[in-house]
Amino acid sequence: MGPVKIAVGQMTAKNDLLTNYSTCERLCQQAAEAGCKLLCLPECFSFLGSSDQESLSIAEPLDGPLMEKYKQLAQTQQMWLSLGGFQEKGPDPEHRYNSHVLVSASGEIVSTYRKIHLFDIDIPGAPVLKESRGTAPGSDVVVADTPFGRVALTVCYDLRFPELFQELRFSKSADILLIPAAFTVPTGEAHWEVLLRARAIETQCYVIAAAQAGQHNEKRASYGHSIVIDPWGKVIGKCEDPLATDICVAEIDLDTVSSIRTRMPIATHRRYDLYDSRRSDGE
Ligand SMILES: O=C(O)CNC(=O)[C@H](CS)NC(=O)CCC(=O)C(=O)O
Repeated sequence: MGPVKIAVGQMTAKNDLLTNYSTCERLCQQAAEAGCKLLCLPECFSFLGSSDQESLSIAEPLDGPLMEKYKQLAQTQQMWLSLGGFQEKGPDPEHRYNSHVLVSASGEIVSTYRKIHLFDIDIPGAPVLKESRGTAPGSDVVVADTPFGRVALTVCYDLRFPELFQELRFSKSADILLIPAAFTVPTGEAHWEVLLRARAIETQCYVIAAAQAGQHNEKRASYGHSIVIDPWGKVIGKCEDPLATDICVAEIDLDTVSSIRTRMPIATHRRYDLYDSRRSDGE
């Protein structure tokens, strides 16, 4: 297959669907001009509300008009889109899903992952967030095959649960981990890059992490620092300005994945018998 160019996007989403769509459209044009096959957009790419009620009120089903616009964008630009966190209409009127949707270059939804770990925290210096108030958790672990490798779909706070990533690599044979986020500033400063590099190293996967950045409203700001990491843990792409609305382009190559895995075969050294009931049958 050889190397493939991908782009990671960074933006400051607001509570305005049209403005955010224009931003995503611009980032997608930039990615297309740079010759990229995939653009990864952060959690809340289409909307970041200033209240739960507001985010709930704009939730739509995946066959609704808003997702339709993004599918058309993918098709127009012939770009695979990782849409890192969409307010999908949920199981009851009080709850949405936080859904990571993968759209192919022909504008079809290939896979949907509904965030399984919800961010209910109270940390000094950060806003108190209780995601479960307005969001219902998903219950599936999701990978999808693409022309550039097998991708794993996750969202933001999932990053803190290494078991999920072990499952994605050793049971579901992922090559590329997509980890879109809207990290808070204090937790991002403390943990963002080190956790992302750890997930890349311990799974021997590429990590592509698109981030919300900067001030969204009076209550909420995000850490930014969108990043691409190779399966050796090396940072291979970062936006020049960690808070700007921009893309960063990087090359991913599945030969690098297999070469690292051959030289350090952790999949065969792993003691599935001692700490995991599941066995890998893929490798
Ligand atoms: O609420 C929304 O509108 C969309 N959802 C989010 O922004 C979510 C839940 S509040 N944010 C995170 O998971 C941040 C995790 C984080 O910062 C960490 O793990 O340190």
